[in-house]
Amino acid sequence: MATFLKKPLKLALVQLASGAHRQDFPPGADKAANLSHARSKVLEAAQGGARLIVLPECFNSPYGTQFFPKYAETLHPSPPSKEQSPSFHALSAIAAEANAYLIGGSIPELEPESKKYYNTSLVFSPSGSLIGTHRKTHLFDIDIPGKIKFKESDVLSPGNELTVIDLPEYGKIGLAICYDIRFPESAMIAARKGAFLLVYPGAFNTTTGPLHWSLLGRARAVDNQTYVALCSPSRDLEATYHAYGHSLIADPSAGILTEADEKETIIYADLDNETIVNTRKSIPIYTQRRFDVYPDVSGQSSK
Ligand SMILES: NC(=O)CCC(=O)C(=O)O
Repeated sequence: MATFLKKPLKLALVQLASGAHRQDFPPGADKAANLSHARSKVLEAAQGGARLIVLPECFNSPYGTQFFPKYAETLHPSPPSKEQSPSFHALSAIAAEANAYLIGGSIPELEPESKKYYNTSLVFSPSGSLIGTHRKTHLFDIDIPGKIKFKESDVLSPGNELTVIDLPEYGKIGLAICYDIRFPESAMIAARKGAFLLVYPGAFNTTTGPLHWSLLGRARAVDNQTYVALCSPSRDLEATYHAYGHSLIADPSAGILTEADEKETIIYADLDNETIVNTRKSIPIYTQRRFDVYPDVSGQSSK
């Protein structure tokens, strides 16, 4: 039997409430409060048996272009000092304390030389070592008249790399952030590289969430016959941006194993290799692809 996932894995998504919008918290204390709250929820997930734990996009700050510069941290050269990146050090310590792999949602990053800002996810091993990073590749620039206008590119720059991370005891995961999920190419490339799971820390909103969140999660699962995890902040109607919530885990047939509502919670699922292999045996699209017919999906080659 082909092995994508070396042994069963309990996955947890922490649908975190961040208190960062509260005017009575100065920003520095606010971030510390969010990091400390994240710690308690990650430890709770580890107590629940999870060996891979995911936090949401912008988990330690409010989500909004006006907030990114204020909350941005410097990650290079790596490892950064505690002053440069309190979140890096907190996440590393939390992963070690939880003795679990930790996908630290995302944080705003400032690259000091270029003075560019990124939306960046940091991944730590159970010993607290950094084992991967992803800079959001597709920026959330949308304008739905009368509903929502958002332009991440006013402040952020896009990352230029796709991310597949090896969790040595388990196998490979594809990692991307929120709006990245709308671009199926990166998911497919991760799956072709052998990922058993595609993870998206994300923060859809109350307009696009009901339209596309679950549909996109299930679509990436059915396209690639991998597990898919979408991890959102909980909804806070006092914040300037109303996150959709509804964190979910889909199986390789696009069935939803578990889905949150909009409140703070932790959801869990047990992942195993057999389910991936059986799904790919039953409907063998994973091996039926015709890359000889479509070697270049950009449409730019003559083929
Ligand atoms: N934070 C984001 O990238 C939001 C993406 C989103 O809401 C969407 O509809 O796409």
